[in-house]
Amino acid sequence: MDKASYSMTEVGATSSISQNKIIIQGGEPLKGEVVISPSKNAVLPILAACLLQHEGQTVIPIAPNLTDVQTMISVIEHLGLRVKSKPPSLLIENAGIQGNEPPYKLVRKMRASILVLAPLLARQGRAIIALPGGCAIGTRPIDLHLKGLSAMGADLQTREGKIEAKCSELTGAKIYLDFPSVGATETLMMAGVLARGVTMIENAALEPEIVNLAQFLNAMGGKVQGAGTNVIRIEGVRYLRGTVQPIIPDRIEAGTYMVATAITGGEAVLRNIEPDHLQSIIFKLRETGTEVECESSKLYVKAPETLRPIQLRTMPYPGFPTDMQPQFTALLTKAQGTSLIVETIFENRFLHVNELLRMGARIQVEGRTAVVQGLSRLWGARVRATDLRAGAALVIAALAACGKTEITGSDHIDRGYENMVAKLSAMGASVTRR
Ligand SMILES: CC(=O)N[C@H]1[C@@H](OP(=O)(O)OP(=O)(O)OC[C@H]2O[C@@H](n3ccc(=O)[nH]c3=O)[C@H](O)[C@@H]2O)O[C@H](CO)[C@@H](O)[C@@H]1O
Ligand SMILES: C=C(OP(=O)(O)O)C(=O)O
Repeated sequence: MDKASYSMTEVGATSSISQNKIIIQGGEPLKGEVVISPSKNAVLPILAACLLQHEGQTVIPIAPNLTDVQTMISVIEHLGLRVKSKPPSLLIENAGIQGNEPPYKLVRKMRASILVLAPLLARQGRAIIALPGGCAIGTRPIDLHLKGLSAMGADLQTREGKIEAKCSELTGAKIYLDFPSVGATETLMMAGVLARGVTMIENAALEPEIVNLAQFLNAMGGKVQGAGTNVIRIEGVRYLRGTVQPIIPDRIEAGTYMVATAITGGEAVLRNIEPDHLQSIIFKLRETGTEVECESSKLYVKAPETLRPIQLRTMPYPGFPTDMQPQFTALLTKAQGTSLIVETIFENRFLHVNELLRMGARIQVEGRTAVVQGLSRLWGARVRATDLRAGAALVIAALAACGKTEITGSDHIDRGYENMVAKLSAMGASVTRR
């Protein structure tokens, strides 16, 4: 991956983040190349896990410049860590944690802030953190994080919207997760790595971001086995040191550009991808007739003459990711027939549908199922991104729509897409920010 290109994108991203509206003139097929950024969902827990290291510096050679990453950096800085260089290359020094309560103004911005709870408990024996609460896509409780920590000896009280956690020492335990929660698996891995004895997480999440976190914990001196399978075994150690940790490519960003290419009748090459992580997305895209070929870290995608309708069900990894459901909903409005989408992970993740309807889509939602009638003639409209992937779906629909679309709430998009306007423009789209 070309490091220089990230320095350029950083400048672009920083200047565009303050502008809140994305304007797209639809109808241009996406052509050319796009470099996929490192994964948001991998770098966030790794930054939180820097709280665990007793000495030394951690280097993340390339991190994405996203508002969520900036928020997590602010959280760990507030807790005493020094982040000595900013994206794309991060150098994090832990010369001692200060305090145990990240400020609410940061925590409320991002659900992933909850990931500092376990490291604070492990290192400080005490943590106070505001409940991340519900957000647009569902209620998103954290009961599995808390049940696991409690089994490891933490005393947890919820008062006035805050979790107050303390322990004299975390001890290893056998924990069965009722659902393979990504966040709960990450919390318990971070708790287990410095706990006394052995922690077993059963029905653990299998996501590639879990494996990336395990690589980091092990490179720091931890003993984590089985990440990427549904049983993770962690033998507690007493001491962790800084290291160098590469971040995996963002599979959801890659999927988003694949779908954007398919809906616009385009043809593109994605660089810096990990094909293994994209299998379900590639499989479902091929079912629509889209051509997809991979060659090591490069992926070629070509839109078909006509898109075929498909059936889709979101599932934990390696199933089809919920974070790609809104983008596929947009894509399937253009298929030649009726598609069925079932969202099984979040109970309220069809908020993009109302906005797509304003653009001419024909979609009916009944509970967790959306019926998408194809061959819609999409037209430009004023629409609002209600969350990150809803925003991505609107961008995708706008690229294929007739006329101009104005998307407000683009700060949601900046949480997870590095320099999206510049990347799409370089592929021939007519996109600006205002
Ligand atoms: C920063 C990050 O990595 N975010 C990802 C992570 O979120 P996150 O880690 O929050 O997602 P989880 O896997 O924990 O959540 C999945 C489901 O489990 C439920 N649940 C979760 C925890 C808990 O204690 N109790 C409980 O009931 C949630 O409400 C949801 O219905 O995985 C999601 C599912 O792939 C992705 O959509 C998010 O992009
Ligand atoms: C839901 C997402 O992120 P988060 O868990 O940070 O809200 C996402 O990345 O689509």
